[in-house]
Amino acid sequence: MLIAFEGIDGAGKTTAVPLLVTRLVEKGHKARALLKRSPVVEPAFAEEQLTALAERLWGVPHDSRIASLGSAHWVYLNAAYFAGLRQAVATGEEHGVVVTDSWINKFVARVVTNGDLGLEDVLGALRLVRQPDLVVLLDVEPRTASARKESTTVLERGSLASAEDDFVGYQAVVRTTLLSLAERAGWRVVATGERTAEEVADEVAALVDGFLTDR
Ligand SMILES: Nc1ncnc2c1ncn2[C@@H]1O[C@H](COP(=O)(O)OP(=O)(O)OP(=O)(O)O)[C@@H](O)[C@H]1O
Ligand SMILES: Cc1cn([C@H]2C[C@H](O)[C@@H](COP(=O)(O)O)O2)c(=O)[nH]c1=O
Repeated sequence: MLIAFEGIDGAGKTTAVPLLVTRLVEKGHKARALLKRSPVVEPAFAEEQLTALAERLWGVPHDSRIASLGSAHWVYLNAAYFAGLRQAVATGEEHGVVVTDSWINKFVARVVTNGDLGLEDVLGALRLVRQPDLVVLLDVEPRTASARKESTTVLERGSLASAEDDFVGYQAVVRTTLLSLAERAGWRVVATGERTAEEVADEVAALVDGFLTDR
């Protein structure tokens, strides 16, 4: 069982993972965290292969000429990573509920903002990447997310999409795409607003507990 958070940069996804795992365990579920960039999975071969891909995705310096490879390169590299990670999580079902800080959808919302690939083409290219059993979109105003973050990277400011280098403006576009994906795919949307991370986790734990009980 895979449960994933989505949301713009600074939505609180990484913070929410351990808070949700703790609450699920308290409610009697077997649950563990899986951080997107650290693919701790079995067997060792799968972990080695995915770790090598994670290094190519997130280990490159922030000032790298990412655009020189074109958006399609990043779509297929992300697809290779998430398809393998999804399969490895499905194979290890005995671990119970696996909670991850992000799936491929934030990347989708980002890459279509570049303007060279359309949403339908990107979704078509990702058709073979199985989605999580439940996606929870943590929805937040980009200004609130900006105030939370100590620093932002060039990618988070959308410098691939425009020369403006503007975190709030870029994340507003990414947020709109994520909300439309949520409606289309039936994700749960949790508005984080000015609530604390603990309050957000309480609401998510209640909805996940209901989801697990109904299955
Ligand atoms: N509900 C909340 N209220 C206030 N601050 C929060 C809340 N949730 C998270 N934060 C803080 O906001 C910052 C960003 O949170 P976090 O790293 O969890 O976001 P993220 O969605 O994982 O971001 P990214 O995609 O950029 O990695 C952190 O400093 C975190 O402590
Ligand atoms: C074209 C394009 C590529 N990326 C790359 C950069 C990162 O390696 C990954 C995604 O990173 P994230 O922090 O998980 O979102 O893909 C990108 O992020 N945006 C792009 O437009």
